[in-house]
Amino acid sequence: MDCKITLIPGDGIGPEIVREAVKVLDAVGKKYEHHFTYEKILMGGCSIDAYGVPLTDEAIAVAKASDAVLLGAVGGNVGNSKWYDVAPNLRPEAGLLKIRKELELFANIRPAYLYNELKDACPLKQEVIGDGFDMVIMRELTGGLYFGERHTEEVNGVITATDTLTYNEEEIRRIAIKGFEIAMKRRKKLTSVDKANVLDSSRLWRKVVKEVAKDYPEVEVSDMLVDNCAMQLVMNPGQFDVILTENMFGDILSDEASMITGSIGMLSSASLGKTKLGLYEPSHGSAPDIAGKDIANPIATILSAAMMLRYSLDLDKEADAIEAAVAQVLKEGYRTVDIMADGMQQCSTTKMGDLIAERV
Ligand SMILES: NC(=O)C1=CN([C@@H]2O[C@H](COP(=O)(O)OP(=O)(O)OC[C@H]3O[C@@H](n4cnc5c(N)ncnc54)[C@H](O)[C@@H]3O)[C@@H](O)[C@H]2O)C=CC1
Ligand SMILES: CC(C)CC(=O)C(=O)O
Ligand SMILES: [Mg+2]
Repeated sequence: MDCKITLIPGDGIGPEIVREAVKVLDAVGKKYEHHFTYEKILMGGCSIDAYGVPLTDEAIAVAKASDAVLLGAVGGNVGNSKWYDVAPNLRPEAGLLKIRKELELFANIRPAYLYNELKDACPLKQEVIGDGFDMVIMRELTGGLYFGERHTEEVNGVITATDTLTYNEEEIRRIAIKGFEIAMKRRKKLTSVDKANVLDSSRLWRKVVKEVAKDYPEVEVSDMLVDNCAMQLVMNPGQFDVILTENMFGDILSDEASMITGSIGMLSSASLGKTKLGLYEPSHGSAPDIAGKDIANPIATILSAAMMLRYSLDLDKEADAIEAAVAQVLKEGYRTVDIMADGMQQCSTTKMGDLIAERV
């Protein structure tokens, strides 16, 4: 099969982790006789440096013309980088928000799974983890605070900054349907997370989720307030199967859930819309603090590439091969520094990619 993949290495550790994912994809291509062709585009700080904007129209056109998009991460040191002293739509992350919106990728699937071999890397006690941790966060991705109107103004010497959080019922309905569909393929349990004790948008969220739930009577549904959910995730993570939530809550809760899997370097993601064209990226950012050191964990990006094979390219057994290779390498005791434990063999970003590609 011929597949056209757009690569967005981005900033910071992005180029290092995408390079390793491509290594693994090439191993899959060789084994199963697929021809993956790659076209790189710039997005984020690197695009600002080259073109003055975080994402050009030409780059979006390349992504739209491909079968799938694989992203590393964008952004720099937010407190200390020339990229941030400009209008919001010219900052690196604006490129990411723009491509999500342009491709209408409203559903962000973030599977949080603790490998048996990584129980040592999980900061929670064994009795809290119990039989393990295996859940999915279904995060709305093109609405809410990150896409609302925003401005900063100064009146009588006082600066006021405003962000707005808006959802309409159609936006909620389509992500709720995705959440229930995925719950049906799993343990049929869905927790809808909101802040309905305060926010109007959350009250609408609850109402629409209740309506959608009627079409999925087999799914056990409950509502939970987001602050409680943040606490429940570390107190009793095993209670969750699918968390369905809005954009910012999902962003924050997924970083929290990542630590239960051992490291944010383990959490993959798929961003999907109405068509097959999806965007696949690790849940973490560009990690400027470790960029260029060859120590970043590439597994989240490699597992995102597996999701790309499964969801955009319908290559299920090839995706299984990547996931099995990751499990095998962890079983053999290889670890990047973020998941390192006593008695294990520490390896670099490059070495981890080599090992996973070899096992494929
Ligand atoms: N999807 C994207 O492109 C995202 C971009 N960002 C951007 O990334 C930049 C850095 O943001 P931070 O808040 O520092 O979040 P971050 O996720 O980049 O890093 C947080 C911490 O996790 C570590 N970390 C992240 N990925 C890792 C990996 N693969 N292996 C080992 N350790 C890893 C980092 O070293 C850091 O200590 C910012 O400019 C932010 O806006 C943040 C999140 C997502
Ligand atoms: C630009 C941000 C919303 C990126 C991020 O933190 C994420 O998608 O997880
Ligand atoms: Mg995030």
